[in-house]
Amino acid sequence: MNQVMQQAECLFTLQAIDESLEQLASQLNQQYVDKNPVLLCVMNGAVMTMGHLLPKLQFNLETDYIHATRYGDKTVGGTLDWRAKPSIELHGRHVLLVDDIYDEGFTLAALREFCQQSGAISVKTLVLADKQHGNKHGIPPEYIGLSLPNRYVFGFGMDYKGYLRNAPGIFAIKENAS
Ligand SMILES: O=P(O)(O)OC[C@H]1O[C@H](OP(=O)(O)OP(=O)(O)O)[C@H](O)[C@@H]1O
Ligand code: HPA
Repeated sequence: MNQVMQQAECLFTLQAIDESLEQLASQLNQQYVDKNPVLLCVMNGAVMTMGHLLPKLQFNLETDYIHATRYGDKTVGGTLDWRAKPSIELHGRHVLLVDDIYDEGFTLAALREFCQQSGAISVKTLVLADKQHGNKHGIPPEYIGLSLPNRYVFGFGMDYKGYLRNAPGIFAIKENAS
């Protein structure tokens, strides 16, 4: 892991991420006034995005988490494995799913469907980063912070084989490592 970190390329610094979250927060601060939404943190990757976004939000909200994973400790996605459903009642609520990355889109598509089936009034999704490629599924996130190249990334909550979620920024692994 030390070698992966040393050879990685920093794509976004903590400061750049913070600036992006400020912009997302200012959109949310206009759009969620008086809506009393539930913000769902998509575990585990979104923990940093959620944690840094929350103090920038100025409207009444509740938080909970939802956990479904399709990568596990791998760098290629598989079938979605449900781990935890929210305990807050979503029926009649505005729901905002907060995730770290929109890659192929299967995870957010399934989570969006779950929230809709649970009777949410509205379901929107926010991602810190969108990976640029042509293999996307589901409705694109309504709120997107950063644009990423089509490379495996880690840091700011995102893992490489279960590690490096604590890396201070968003980093791309060296091209021929996997
Ligand atoms: O758009 P997709 O191709 O579906 O991929 C995006 C999802 O993959 C990652 O989760 P992961 O399954 O790695 O679990 P983790 O959050 O615990 O790392 C990430 O946090 C997103 O939720
Ligand atoms: O590039 C990625 N990095 C970390 N987690 C991910 N989940 C989907 N794509 C990625």
